[in-house]
Amino acid sequence: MTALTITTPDDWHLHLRDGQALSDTVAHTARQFARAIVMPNLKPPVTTVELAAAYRQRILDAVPNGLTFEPLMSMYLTDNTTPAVVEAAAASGFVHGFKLYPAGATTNSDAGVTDIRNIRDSLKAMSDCGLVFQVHGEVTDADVDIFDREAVFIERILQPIRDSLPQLKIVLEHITTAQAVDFVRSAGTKTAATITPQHIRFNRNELFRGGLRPHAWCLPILKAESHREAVAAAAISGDPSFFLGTDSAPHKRTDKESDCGCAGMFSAATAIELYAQSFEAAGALDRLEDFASHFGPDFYGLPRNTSQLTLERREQTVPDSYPLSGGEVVPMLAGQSLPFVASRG
Ligand SMILES: NC(=O)N[C@@H](CC(=O)O)C(=O)O
Ligand SMILES: [Zn+2]
Ligand SMILES: [Zn+2]
Repeated sequence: MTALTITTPDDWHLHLRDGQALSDTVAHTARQFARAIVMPNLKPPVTTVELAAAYRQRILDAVPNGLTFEPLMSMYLTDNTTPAVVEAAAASGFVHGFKLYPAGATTNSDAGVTDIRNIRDSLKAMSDCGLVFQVHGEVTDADVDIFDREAVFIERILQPIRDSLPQLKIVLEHITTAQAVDFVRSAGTKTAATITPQHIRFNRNELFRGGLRPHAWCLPILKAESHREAVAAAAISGDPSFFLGTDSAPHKRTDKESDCGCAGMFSAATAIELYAQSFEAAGALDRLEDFASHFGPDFYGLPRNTSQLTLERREQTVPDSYPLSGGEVVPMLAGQSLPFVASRG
């Protein structure tokens, strides 16, 4: 096989940041993806339809000439999100979901939800409106081990929500554990998960390979090999509940190579090639299109893209860094080679 052509993929979990960063980040994604769910964890967070509309326009203004890219907006749930805000979001047509950041769980989650009971009415409204509940699924209790936070969240928080609102569409974002895979598999067609390239490829040894590796630090943290195997198997399984979401999360090199480094891996520039390499290694390249281009829009109730992307079999070396807001960002697999080069056509 010298080239693989697939329906243009979408990224169902992406951080583009804001301001000056947009001129760097948007182009990387628009070269590979037709649409992306854009995460709302800005400072201040995207909590109103007005803020979402303005952010969407700033993203559109940063799309390079000659490329079409549609930002699908997500709004940030707080303790004060009301059902009226949910209804306004649904009426906007460009907001597709609300994101739960348990307060303190991850980057820019300080304004997040402190107690799930505070958003009960909003969740009901989302269920009624058909908006997707997008979940950073980790508890924040200091006494829960960091490697257990996802599994504990599913048991204590997510399963009860699933049981109480059976019509609510839920996406458990960036899954990392066998427990998450099992939960999604058994929870029916209204429950799905996004899977990142790093959680398919790396186990937690990557964090300490020959020394401490700040660029492998992301949340949820990389897990043990048995969990990586479960997540990778889910990605290639052909189960429509599992689809592509890079969680590409750019931070400047200086913010990661620090005594309190930021969590997040940047993968957007070569995202589809990273997935393609992993799928091929698993003998499942024929399943890539469903995972990357079909299952996401089907779950969100959006049409599949009609354009195409070609993966040419040609080696490329991932750059050591890319420009970001006057600094630089170190990408996933910096300096290493990938067997494909993608182009939208
Ligand atoms: N994944 C990460 O490690 N970081 C994300 C936040 C998130 O998705 O949890 C970020 O915004 O930097
Ligand atoms: Zn997250
Ligand atoms: Zn994220």
